[in-house]
Amino acid sequence: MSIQETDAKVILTHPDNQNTSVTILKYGATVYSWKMDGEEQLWLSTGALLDGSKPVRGGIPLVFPVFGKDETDPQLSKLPQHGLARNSTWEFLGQTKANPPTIQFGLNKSIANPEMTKLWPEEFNLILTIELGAEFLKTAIEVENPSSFSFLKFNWLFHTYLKIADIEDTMVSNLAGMKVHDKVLKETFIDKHPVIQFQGEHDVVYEKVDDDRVVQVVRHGKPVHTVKRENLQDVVVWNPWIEKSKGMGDFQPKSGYKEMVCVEPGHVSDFIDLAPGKVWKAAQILSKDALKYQAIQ
Ligand SMILES: O=P(O)(O)OC[C@H]1O[C@H](O)[C@H](O)[C@@H](O)[C@@H]1O
Repeated sequence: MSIQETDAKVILTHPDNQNTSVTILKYGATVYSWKMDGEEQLWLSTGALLDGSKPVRGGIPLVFPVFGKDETDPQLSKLPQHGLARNSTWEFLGQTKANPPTIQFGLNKSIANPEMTKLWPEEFNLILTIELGAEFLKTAIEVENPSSFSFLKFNWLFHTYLKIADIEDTMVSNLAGMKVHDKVLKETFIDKHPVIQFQGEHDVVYEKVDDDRVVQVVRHGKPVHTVKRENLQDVVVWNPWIEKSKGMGDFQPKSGYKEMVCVEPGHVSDFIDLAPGKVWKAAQILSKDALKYQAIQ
């Protein structure tokens, strides 16, 4: 059987390689482990709670309908940081394809966390599709606006925690020349650094990055992770470093910041305004595809 389902989670195993698998917690439809030929690709805090009492610290939490803490929209600003998708238990919809094995999860207002739908009363239908390739993991989202009269205003983001060996000799490439919003400096500017290196807390939104710019996490000249995007215009790169990690109770061990970097494809620098009856689609594809040199502006 390539699918194992329990009350809390679903494990999908690749039919051609028992050591390639993905594990998804129904709470948040959070991918919290992805092993490629036995090697874990995602970072998960050893203090992460997997009992549905809080969002998972690690893996791929889903951010919807708002990224961060909104302070402008009268409805969205009532929601907690990063919205309600990561704090709601999704429905497992089953398998849609045998090879590469593909499964789906769904969330809508009637089953989402009631504490949150009280705060943000919009109707929505989400379908998350997870496709486990022999050498990639694709997570795709469809957001449907079921209303016949009102627009649905939202952000989407895959908050992907990538596992790395050592942040100090890891670089993130192909984001040079982008307009950025630096959440630590609270400034917006053009980032001219040819690559991103880490010497402290890094919390930057790279805005309106063409989908054909493939973001890569590189160590010693080799691609450790390759992140492709479909219809996701922004990329957030985050490492909390020492002080910020100390302030997060579920971030363990405290030295864990050395072994993770978040590369988060999303649509967060402005809101999507989805017309009644319409569907918006986007995806991220994680792999270790060969290094691809791209023009630097
Ligand atoms: O602690 P959380 O709510 O999970 O947020 C974790 C992080 O998410 C994103 O990367 C944001 O850019 C950061 O500002 C935030 O600290």
